Amino acid sequence: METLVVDHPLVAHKLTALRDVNTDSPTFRRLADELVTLLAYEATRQVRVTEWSVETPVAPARGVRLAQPYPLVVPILRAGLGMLDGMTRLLPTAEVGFLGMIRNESTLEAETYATRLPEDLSGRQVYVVDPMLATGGTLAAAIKFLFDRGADDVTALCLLAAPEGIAHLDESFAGTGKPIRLVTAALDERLNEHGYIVPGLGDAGDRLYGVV
Ligand SMILES: O=P(O)(O)OC[C@H]1O[C@H](OP(=O)(O)OP(=O)(O)O)[C@H](O)[C@@H]1O
Ligand SMILES: O=c1cc[nH]c(=O)[nH]1
Ligand SMILES: [Mg+2]
Repeated sequence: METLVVDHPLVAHKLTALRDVNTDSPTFRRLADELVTLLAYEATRQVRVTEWSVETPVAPARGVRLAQPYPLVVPILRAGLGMLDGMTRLLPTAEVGFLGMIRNESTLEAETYATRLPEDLSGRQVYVVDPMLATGGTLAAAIKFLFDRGADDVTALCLLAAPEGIAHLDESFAGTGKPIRLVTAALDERLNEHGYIVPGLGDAGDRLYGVV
């Protein structure tokens, strides 16, 4: 898997505030939204375009526009919803599919409770958004689901990643030959005994939307 940790002072500044236990939900949502826009700029470097010509007020100009089929953005509910608007702001013509997944906090296994995506993802570029890559169980299950539907190019955007999660994804998809990219704002130290990222930011879903 190709991993990019976005090294930028604005990203570091916003991420530090996001981690702060004293940051309230409204501020957390705003920071997550701003961060995903910065990550999306890097994550879409390989977005497919076709040549396109326009007339400027002065002369003809050659350029590009997004190729069809348009990219599909897939937030993993619930916490991934906090990254959706930032992503579609940059890719307004993208379609959006939804995966509802929850990690069982005893077994740390991911369970899927909702799927609402096109049946056929052949030839689609997919951008999966989820703030946290911890054990990697959730993202691995999500990417497998997308590959099973025919997606051939998946980029994951996470605010934070743990080394254990990256290793899990590398093992899960070694030899599939399909490109997988991860773009994250930081690679943290490790997981604790409860499977939480250290130093992390706590439970992203709870911090965005309250405790459920
Ligand atoms: O890498 P993993 O060990 O699988 O953990 C990461 C998952 O945990 C969080 O979701 P959670 O299960 O808390 O659901 P929520 O978004 O509804 O809070 C997070 O948003 C990821 O989806
Ligand atoms: O640190 C973590 C790990 C999984 N899910 C979260 O929300 N936070
Ligand atoms: Mg959660």
